[in-house]
Amino acid sequence: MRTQNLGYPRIGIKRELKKASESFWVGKATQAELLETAAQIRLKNWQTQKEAGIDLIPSNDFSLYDQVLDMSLMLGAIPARYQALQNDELGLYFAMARGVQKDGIDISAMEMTKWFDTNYHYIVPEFVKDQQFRYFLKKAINQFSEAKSAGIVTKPVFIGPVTYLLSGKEKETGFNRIDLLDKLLPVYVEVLKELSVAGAEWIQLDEPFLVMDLNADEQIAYQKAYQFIRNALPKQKFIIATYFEDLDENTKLAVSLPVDCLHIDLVRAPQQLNSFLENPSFRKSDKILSLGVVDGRNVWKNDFTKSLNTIVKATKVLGKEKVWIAPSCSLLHAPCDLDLEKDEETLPAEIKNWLAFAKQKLSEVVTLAKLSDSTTNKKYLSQLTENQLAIEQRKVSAKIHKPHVGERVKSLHDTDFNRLNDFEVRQETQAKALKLPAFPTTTIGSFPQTTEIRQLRARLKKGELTEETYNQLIESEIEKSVRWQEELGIDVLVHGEFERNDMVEYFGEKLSGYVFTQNGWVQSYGSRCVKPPIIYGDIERPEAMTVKWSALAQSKTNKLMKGMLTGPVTILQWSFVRDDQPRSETAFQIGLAIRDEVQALEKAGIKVIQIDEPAIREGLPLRKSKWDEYLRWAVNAFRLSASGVNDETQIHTHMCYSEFNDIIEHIAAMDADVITIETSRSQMELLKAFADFKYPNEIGPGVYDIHSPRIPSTEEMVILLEKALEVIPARNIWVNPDCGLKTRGWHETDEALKNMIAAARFIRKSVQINS
Ligand SMILES: CN1c2c(nc(N)[nH]c2=O)NC[C@@H]1CNc1ccc(C(=O)N[C@@H](CCC(=O)N[C@@H](CCC(=O)N[C@@H](CCC(=O)O)C(=O)O)C(=O)O)C(=O)O)cc1
Ligand SMILES: N[C@@H](CCS)C(=O)O
Ligand SMILES: [Zn+2]
Repeated sequence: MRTQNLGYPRIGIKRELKKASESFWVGKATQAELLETAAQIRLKNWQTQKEAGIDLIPSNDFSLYDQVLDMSLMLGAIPARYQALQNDELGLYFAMARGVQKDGIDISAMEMTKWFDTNYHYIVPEFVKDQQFRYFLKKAINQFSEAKSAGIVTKPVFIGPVTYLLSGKEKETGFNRIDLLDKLLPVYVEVLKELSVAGAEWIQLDEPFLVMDLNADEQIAYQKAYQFIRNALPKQKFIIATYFEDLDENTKLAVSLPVDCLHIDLVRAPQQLNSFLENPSFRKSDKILSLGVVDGRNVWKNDFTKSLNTIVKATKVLGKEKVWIAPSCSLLHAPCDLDLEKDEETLPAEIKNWLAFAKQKLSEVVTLAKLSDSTTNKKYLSQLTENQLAIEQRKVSAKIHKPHVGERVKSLHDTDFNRLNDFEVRQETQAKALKLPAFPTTTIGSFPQTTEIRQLRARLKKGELTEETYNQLIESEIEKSVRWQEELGIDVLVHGEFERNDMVEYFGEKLSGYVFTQNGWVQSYGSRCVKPPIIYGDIERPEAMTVKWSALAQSKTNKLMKGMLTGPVTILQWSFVRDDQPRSETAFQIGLAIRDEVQALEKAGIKVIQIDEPAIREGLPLRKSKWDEYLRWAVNAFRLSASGVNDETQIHTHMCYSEFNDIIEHIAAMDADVITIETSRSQMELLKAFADFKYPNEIGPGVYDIHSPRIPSTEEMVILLEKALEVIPARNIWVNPDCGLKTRGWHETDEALKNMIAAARFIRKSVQINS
């Protein structure tokens, strides 16, 4: 039985790509050095997959920044504002990703958004009415040849044409991006032909949009696209890869497409196997079914017994020749290698034995194939026994269940989910208590996480600093940032989150029921990575998590200091979550822990508390039919965390990378007194949903993009605020950046915030508020 892999993490096992890219961007490394690091990572990845015994190894899954951006460059979909940079391929590439502001050039970056329901962000393709495509970036053929020279004939991987178009955005009115298909397909064919001629036996086209609700035009686009490709390359073998959900009513469409293999995600949607096995056209065809049985989105060891049952079921109907084994999706979303984890304190051996990262998942795929084959299975029986033991041990481990935690969730009442009074009453009470000016200014929480700060934590970990010295140094950073914010004239201060490695991992470390890794990095966007903590058991808050720092920061100023927490849905969404109970149950356990923290902050004198929920939107099921159920528990988990305080205490929430149109009533149902959102990259477009809904509570529409080093001018922020004023009552508007400033340097942060304060002052003077 054949095995395939859909994609492999490209950051390098020690985040080599991150380090090389960041050095290149600041001029500390040459282009040649960056490209050499990238080539080494690719080679190592291919070798790792070969050594694991994977039959079809992907290429073109590597990217210096983002695979969707690579597609835009490959297809020549380069927005007009970058035309002047076309002679410097790498300069152009990073300008599109990050914006550029140097030597008199000032060009904004392209928008970034979440890849389906993952914590991975891609660069959104931009389309205009008269969009032209041409074969521009030759990365796929170059990397195919590179692997071939290393002795590996790979399977080039692309985002399929329909998913590519649907992932993008129209930048002008008067057309639908799906109508660009006719112009796009010839360029796809040109690329695919080149790879075919170069010797690619199989080519993978990722079409995750096939698991989404598709309208008639989109369904027709699928038929048209794949017929066009088939006509142009009659002999080439193609795989269409789907993942993250059930194909459901699109199964018939997918089966009808003239390709040679369909990959389906049987972790997210195990039930869809039957739809294929019972589909007469599929059974009659020569198409291969690639079974995505090994979870590419989580870290739990595969349950071999369960997977083997699935494989046997499929082979009984289709025969072994027509069944392949694979991870459920690209392994981009998994950490690289569990073998790097050596610290028993943060990851005890018992729990480590329940886990598998990308490298281990490759072995799982291969072992499942060997176990499914009567000629090889005997050699692998001991691995099956070992696996069964680990799965059984996890099920019965005393580490997982704390009955009183479950009891507390069960005994919750309606009152636990509601503030004492409605927003209108609270708004008046808070206006009197907080005495804020019109258009109050604030920031989203984090300030630059400089190398110096990160090194302090690294030295603390290594024992080179005592906890006492570390705490003193963090305190002095807080002190400095408080003085600086006072000088800038910010109204609601933050402590800067200097003590946090990450807004989720930090809370994971403080809560029980979690374990952590030392090297379990996963790419979030570009060079930025996260190390999601792992929820293995019931969650509890053994002690206060943030009160010490917030109270200390408040003690250093007479201005308002905002307490800063991450909300239950975001903590859940950005952790690797236990798969032995519903996610909603885990969300409520976290909700209770955060509620306790919110109450403790209030008791310590913190009057404004922000509970970040940037991942609410990302957690939305891909199928609309499942939205209501999710939104009910997600909104309730937030309300549970936020509702235990008095009316005077102002609860903020913050969201970035979210489209709000279709969930606005649920955002309103969260009932935060203030919501700060990311809106600047879309030029306040996202605010429209709030305006149309007549969103009643206060809003801080981000006035500048924090993902780019460019410093926004006062004028451009005034323009954005004026746009906001057209649709939101002046009394409800806050002034703040799009998101936290942890990724920025101090110089640009200082300049940008000065300009932001000037913009707020200008607006205050020019607008009369009628309350
Ligand atoms: C808001 N965002 C977040 C998301 N998901 C999260 N889990 N967290 C988020 O904040 N999803 C959506 C967005 C994505 N945005 C970002 C933004 C920034 C980062 C980021 O900066 N990541 C850092 C890693 C952060 C971290 O864990 N830092 C640790 C360890 C730091 C480290 O590398 N230490 C060095 C030693 C020190 C040195 O020499 O520099 C080492 O271990 O080698 C810490 O601060 O202690 C990144 O560097 O990529 C991510 C997502
Ligand atoms: N409070 C966090 C929110 C990020 S989404 C920060 O400022 O980094
Ligand atoms: Zn944010």
